[in-house]
Amino acid sequence: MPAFKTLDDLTDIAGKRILVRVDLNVPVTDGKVSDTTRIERVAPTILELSEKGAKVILLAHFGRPKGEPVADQSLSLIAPSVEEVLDQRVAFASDCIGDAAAAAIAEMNDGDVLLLENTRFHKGEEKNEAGFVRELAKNGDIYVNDAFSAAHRAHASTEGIAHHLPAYAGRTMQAELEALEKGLGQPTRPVVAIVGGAKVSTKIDLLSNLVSKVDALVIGGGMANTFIAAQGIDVGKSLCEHDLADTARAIMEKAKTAGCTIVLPVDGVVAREFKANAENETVDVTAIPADAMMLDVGPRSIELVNDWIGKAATLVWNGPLGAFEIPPFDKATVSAALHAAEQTKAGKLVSVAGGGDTVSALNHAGVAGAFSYVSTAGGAFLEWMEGKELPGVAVLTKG
Ligand SMILES: Nc1ncnc2c1ncn2[C@@H]1O[C@H](COP(=O)(O)OP(=O)(O)O)[C@@H](O)[C@H]1O
Ligand SMILES: O=C(OP(=O)(O)O)[C@H](O)COP(=O)(O)O
Repeated sequence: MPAFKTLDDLTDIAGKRILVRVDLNVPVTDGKVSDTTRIERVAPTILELSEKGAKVILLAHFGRPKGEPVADQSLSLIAPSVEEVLDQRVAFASDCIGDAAAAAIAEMNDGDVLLLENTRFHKGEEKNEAGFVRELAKNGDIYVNDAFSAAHRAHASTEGIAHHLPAYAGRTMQAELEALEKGLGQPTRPVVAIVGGAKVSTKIDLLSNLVSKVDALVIGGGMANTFIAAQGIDVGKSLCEHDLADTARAIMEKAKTAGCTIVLPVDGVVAREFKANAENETVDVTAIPADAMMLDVGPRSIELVNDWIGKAATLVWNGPLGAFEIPPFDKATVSAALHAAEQTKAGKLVSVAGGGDTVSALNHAGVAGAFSYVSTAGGAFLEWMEGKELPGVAVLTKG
């Protein structure tokens, strides 16, 4: 375990302004939070600090608004769910720095909880800009990071600020690292990783290290489309990052050298509209119509994925295999989730899954509780798995 200070080291905090970095980047469908797991996981830290009389000021990001306010990425949309999970009033400030934040903090009583607006509404957040970091730090006496799932980002609210204030790990940060170490510190082989989802450009690089850590890498979701296209196959209008074709090919080469089997879909379910119950058909990946999108992997691919889950002693999974939010494109994800849960229950598999949408998908399949461990983190968990230093964790260990 990294040697950082935890809430156990925080005493006499009544009346202190504690800036708590949480991850409220939760799945939202039709303007409503569709999975509250991330909020539930940070609730113990918030409530503990509040019960001890601290003024708890929440810092978080939501989506990727590129340094400017975007209405549908306002944390005011998430605040009611935070209030509901905490069963406590949560005030909201329309900016995370400046007058709006200062005024809202000035109104706080001991034990109150305040949520500040999306940190990514400022360019300084992702750039970890010194001026912005100072503005954020001005609002607190103490900093607590409970956002393990954002700890792979060296941003102002996850890294920079810890250089300015006494810094502590929250309960979830601590628990996540302990659980991952216990489950995956020395994994039993064969280790199979499933990586899917939509964040292709931010996750593809880490696959390059992952192939030397795992015996098989099963690729699904938008990530698979990028690998399929890299083999010269036309993926039509599928979610695909064509400019990453060289990276995908290099990963496949590296996997060969490392003895890691790459498993790609052989068939897919395609549709012309991204909506629930859109008309769809199952085709070979080599026959995706030019005007269609592959929204799920097909039945033959599901069999392949489930075979690999059957062969695994340890499974790590981030990223749904398809657009699971819109039926029937949830089939592959649900089938793999059920199979992994069965294998785990039978004592044949250690299964660790993570990521905001992945957790939501496992809840959708009704099996999150059957996995050995479910992390709130996706990218951060995979980077941890690669053995990379996570900036948000490293800075907490600097004394
Ligand atoms: N083939 C696909 N086409 C479009 N979107 C997809 C596809 N497969 C998965 N997705 C989307 O990927 C999203 C989750 O990706 P990501 O954010 O990388 O996962 P996580 O939050 O678990 O880390 C889901 O919203 C899902 O709809
Ligand atoms: O949702 C998150 O990561 P995840 O999709 O890897 O689970 C985190 O909130 C980090 O978000 P980011 O990938 O936009 O930095």
